[in-house]
Amino acid sequence: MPSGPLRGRIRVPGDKSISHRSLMLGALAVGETRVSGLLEGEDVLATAEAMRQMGATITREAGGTWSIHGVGVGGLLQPAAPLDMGNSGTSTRLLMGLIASHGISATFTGDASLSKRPMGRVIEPLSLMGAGFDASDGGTLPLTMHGALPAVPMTYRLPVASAQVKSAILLAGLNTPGVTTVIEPVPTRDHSERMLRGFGAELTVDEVDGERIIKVRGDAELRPQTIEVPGDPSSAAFFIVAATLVEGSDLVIENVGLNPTRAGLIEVLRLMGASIEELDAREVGGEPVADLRVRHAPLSGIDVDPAVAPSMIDEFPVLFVAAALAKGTTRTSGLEELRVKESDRISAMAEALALAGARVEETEDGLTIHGTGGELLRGTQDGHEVLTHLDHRIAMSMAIAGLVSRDGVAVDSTAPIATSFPDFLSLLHGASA
Ligand SMILES: O=C(O)C1=C[C@@H](OP(=O)(O)O)[C@@H](O)[C@H](O)C1
Ligand SMILES: C=C(OP(=O)(O)O)C(=O)O
Repeated sequence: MPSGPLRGRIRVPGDKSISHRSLMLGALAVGETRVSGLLEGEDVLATAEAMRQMGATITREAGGTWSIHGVGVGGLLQPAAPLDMGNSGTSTRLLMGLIASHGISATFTGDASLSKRPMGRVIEPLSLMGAGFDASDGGTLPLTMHGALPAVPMTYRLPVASAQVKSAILLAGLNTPGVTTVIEPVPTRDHSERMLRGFGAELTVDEVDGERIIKVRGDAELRPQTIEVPGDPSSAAFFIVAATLVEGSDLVIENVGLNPTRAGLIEVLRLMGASIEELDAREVGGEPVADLRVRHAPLSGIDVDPAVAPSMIDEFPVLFVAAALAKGTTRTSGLEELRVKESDRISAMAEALALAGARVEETEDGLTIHGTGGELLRGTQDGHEVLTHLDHRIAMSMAIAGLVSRDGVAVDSTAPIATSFPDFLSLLHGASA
């Protein structure tokens, strides 16, 4: 069913990447770290539980603030049971980094989606630092790893643009003697670097010939912090696109994190004609933040520069929905990484949008979408449901497509949404009521 306009003011939950990292670094600091605005989604709760299994004391207070008493760098304890990472790639890969330089072993398990995702990208560098892995040849979960004490510092050039791989190595470097160096040819989200510095780690970032060279000194001592987690731009993305597409919308999304390594979607939507205003720009928890005022605007298709991909890597599914309503053709490329997320997001979105009546062509590394020029999509037909493949972003993106379709969009399950945005559906209904 076509939706009414989105109006009023909303607040999206805390940033998932920053939430994971605040729990991990809090668990490594000596003393009490306090975190407000933590995302209480399943992925982040999996990180909290794993850090408890390794010795940290983590509690949620009545007002919603989280308190973490850490064990100190080098102080992680051997978990007595496997670490269940659920659906969360970030939890898995960053925790592998932490364990790599502790003298403990751990088994990682996950759901059917996570158990298909490539872990070789962290196994390889962490093995160079001395960690051992009992894993299948394909390098997927379940797997058991054995940390090295002491681990060996190294210089590693990232072969894939991945903040998770970068962060895993930097976290391993915290308890490694000497200096661990990561060379990042293409910049990815830099929350780890910002937060490691905030906790007092010795970390430097230099730009040389367009590459980022990040060095962290080991045997670090982290000081506990008070952290305010800004709103997640990847969650705000669904509302930015919804308000842009639905006629008559005028929505303010408060407190959205606008770290430049995350803000690519806003840039791309503006190039397509979107009206997105940044109000009250400020800093929260060491990250740039603003309230976003989004008004309906007609969009035009564009060729999306692949260089922008890392700064909006999780936003492509919902950008594809925006493109399906734009005037003309939108072409995306350079998106191979989308094939190894919670689902293969290129083929999942090609299928989902086609099922809802959009004109989409799948290429090896992207989608080409011929938009309706503002006409509503048909929606899914009786007896047909979008397959979300245990992927929260497919479910939420197609819910937005449903708002701009004649017949609505049916999805097979909304359960995956709880991994990153438990209140998504009620917030959406509230804003478009
Ligand atoms: O470091 C992080 O917190 C994340 C990095 C990205 O993954 P990759 O590093 O695999 O690109 C992103 O897709 C994920 O949602 C969160
Ligand atoms: C890719 C994502 O998360 P993760 O890798 O942590 O599962 C995501 O949230 O879109």
